[in-house]
Amino acid sequence: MKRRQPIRVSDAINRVMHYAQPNEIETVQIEACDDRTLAEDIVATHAIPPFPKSPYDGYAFKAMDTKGASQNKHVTFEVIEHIPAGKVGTKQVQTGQAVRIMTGAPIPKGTDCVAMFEICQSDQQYGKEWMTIKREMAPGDNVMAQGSETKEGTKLLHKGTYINPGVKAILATFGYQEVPVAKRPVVGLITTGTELLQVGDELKPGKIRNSNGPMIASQLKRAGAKVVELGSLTDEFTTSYQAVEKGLQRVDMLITTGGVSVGDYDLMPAIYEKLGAKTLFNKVAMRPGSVTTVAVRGKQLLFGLSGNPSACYVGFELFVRPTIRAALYEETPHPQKIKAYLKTDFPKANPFTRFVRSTISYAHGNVYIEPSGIDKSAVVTSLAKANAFMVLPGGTRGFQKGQLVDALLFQTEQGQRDIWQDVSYE
Ligand SMILES: Nc1nc2c(c(=O)[nH]1)N[C@H]1C(S)=C(S)[C@@H](COP(=O)(O)OP(=O)(O)OC[C@H]3O[C@@H](n4cnc5c(N)ncnc54)[C@H](O)[C@@H]3O)O[C@H]1N2
Ligand code: MOO
Ligand SMILES: [Mg+2]
Repeated sequence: MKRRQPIRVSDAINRVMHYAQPNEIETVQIEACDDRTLAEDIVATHAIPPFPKSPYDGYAFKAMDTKGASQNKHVTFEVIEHIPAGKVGTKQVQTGQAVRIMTGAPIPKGTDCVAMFEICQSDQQYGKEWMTIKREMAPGDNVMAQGSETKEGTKLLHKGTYINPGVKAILATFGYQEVPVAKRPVVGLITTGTELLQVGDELKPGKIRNSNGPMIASQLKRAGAKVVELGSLTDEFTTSYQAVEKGLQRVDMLITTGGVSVGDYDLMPAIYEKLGAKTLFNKVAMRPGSVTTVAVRGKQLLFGLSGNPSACYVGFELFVRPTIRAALYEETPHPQKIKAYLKTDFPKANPFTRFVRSTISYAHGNVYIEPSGIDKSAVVTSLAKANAFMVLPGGTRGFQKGQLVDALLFQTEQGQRDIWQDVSYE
């Protein structure tokens, strides 16, 4: 048997990212654009606000008319019109006149300030409406100038921006009933293993339920992909080869779980060979996920993730997720890397870079990290509480409580351009 040559994690990621490609554009109705990413830059097509407007309910008039006004010397205005939000004043306001104006209404012609109701006195006399004020106002007081928030032509959002409620509000402001978004990459998912039962099955001797299938489907959705479930295969070459071959015709990329190591029934390497796919790597200097294998056929990436649940999970977040984020035009497709204080000792040596499934917590302005369960590749129970990977470089001999370590946050929207720049992991 030919010994596999492990490559560095950073090299493995770079090899994969070489094949990552931006996806096509599609438009969706604004109601359906949540969680998508913008396929175009968004530029202000008009000023905000589009007209000078009142931020308060009150009266608009000429500020100079209040010159000399004080507690002892009030000034009285004749109120000539009412302007609710949504209406435009019809009169040119003259000296000594005021307009009753509501929040959001356009500032009427001839006025340059607004006084809130709370500092004005309203009155009806001689069949007319009056307003009295006992303080001076300056031009521009309580006027939201046209374009004071944003000028027309300002670039507000970059292509690749994740659409959150605030982004949606901007899109609505500029009339995007239809929103240009990156098409979700279509990713096929196959689980392999003769031992696998489906979720609803009774447990039988020698068998286990398929947890990688539902887990990866969920990771795919979280990353922004469209999942095509291509079933669960027994470890039999011909049917497995055919399922992979057929699956590839329907998808942008394909994920398989299991069958990538060196066992008698680990069929993926032979399937890739028969497909004529080029293997980018089949061994990575990392734990877990060392057997993660990635191949390409034409433009299609084939991710052979490990069958071991923790290795499968880590392999997805490190190698698959960035390609999906890149397909969605994200400029920072990798998980954000931060420093955190270890909350417990981690005495295990790290012959290879270790990605420990961990929980991040915050207290007193500090970030803390601790393993979220047993640190073993075959373990499934450590994943539920994991919101980060603690990254312990290869060649180290354990870490102590209180030490600062690197952490990759894979559950946040915010990403990073590159996670390997400032440190090299062996
Ligand atoms: N002689 C060697 N043996 C192994 C090596 C090695 O280098 N030399 N590598 C070990 C490492 S590291 C890992 S990780 C595993 C990888 O195994 P495979 O990716 O080939 O996966 P399988 O053999 O199919 O299964 C491994 C394990 O995972 C369970 N499994 C598989 N699929 C699922 C699923 N959908 N849901 C839940 N659990 C699943 C399966 O039952 C096995 O227990 O190989 C080591 N061996
Ligand atoms: O690929 Mo394995 O996950 O290193 O245990
Ligand atoms: Mg195996």
